[in-house]
Amino acid sequence: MLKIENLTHIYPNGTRALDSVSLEVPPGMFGLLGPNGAGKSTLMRTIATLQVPTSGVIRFDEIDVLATPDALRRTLGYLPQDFGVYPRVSAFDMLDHLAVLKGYANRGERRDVVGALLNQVNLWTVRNKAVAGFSGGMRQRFGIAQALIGQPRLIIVDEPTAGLDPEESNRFLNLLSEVAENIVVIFSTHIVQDIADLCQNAAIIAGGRIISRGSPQKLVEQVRGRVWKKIIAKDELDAHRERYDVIATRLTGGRTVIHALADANPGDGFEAIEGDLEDVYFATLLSLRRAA
Ligand SMILES: Nc1ncnc2c1ncn2[C@@H]1O[C@H](COP(=O)(O)OP(=O)(O)OP(=O)(O)O)[C@@H](O)[C@H]1O
Repeated sequence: MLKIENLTHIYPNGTRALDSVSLEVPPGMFGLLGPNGAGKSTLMRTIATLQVPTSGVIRFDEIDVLATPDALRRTLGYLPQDFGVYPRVSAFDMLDHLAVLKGYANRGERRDVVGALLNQVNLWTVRNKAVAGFSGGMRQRFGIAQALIGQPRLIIVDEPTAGLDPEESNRFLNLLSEVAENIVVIFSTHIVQDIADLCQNAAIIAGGRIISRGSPQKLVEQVRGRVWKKIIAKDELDAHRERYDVIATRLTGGRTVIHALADANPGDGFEAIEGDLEDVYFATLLSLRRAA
């Protein structure tokens, strides 16, 4: 279990990227959902001991993360938002090298570990190809392989599906959920569906604060009985935005479907629908904008 208490981070220019964040993350897939600039990367880099927060406490099982960052690093797998340089080295050699850095000194043992990882992420057949030539999806799967070296109990993955097509994205997330069986996996995204499909737990973060948390099912309860749907013509959209709290607009088959948030049926052709996680997310962002 990862436990974060009152974590605050203020950058030297005065930006309060994290504002008293408290969070408990049990084993399984945990999704961190938030718009650009919400503080997701700052939170993940801080948990991964890559930056020191202004104040707060982070514990992972028995480890006091801020007091003993090396202890956490020994059990951490991290895939940053931008993995950076992809050398013209084969996937096998690159993983082998990273395994040396993680303390696998025995060559035979390393060969077994690297081979097993390449199989697990489905890159065994391309093991002798340069990582530099991999597609986006292959790079991300390679990224997971490197994060899994040394059997970490905590894996942090920052916006892993950005730039992947839907099929690659699915494949990647399924792989991630397989490895999340008994360990804590935190991943950030602004794609709501990724969280609805795969996460046991999630938190919505905005402006450096945790706005809501819970299982996707529990989060959806927040909008139960308050989401209303209407099909309108495209040129009616602005007028509806003015009159109602429109939280979603979707174009399906040339028609515009809008979702509005209201405590009671607004009439005017709206009908009740079951809200989903996307409705919760946009309703949350709307109420924040209103409060600002
Ligand atoms: N090194 C830095 N110095 C100053 N401000 C920073 C720095 N890094 C991030 N910020 C600011 O802190 C806030 C949170 O940024 P962060 O990158 O953590 O958000 P994010 O949710 O990961 O966003 P994105 O989805 O765009 O990656 C933003 O206002 C950002 O501009």
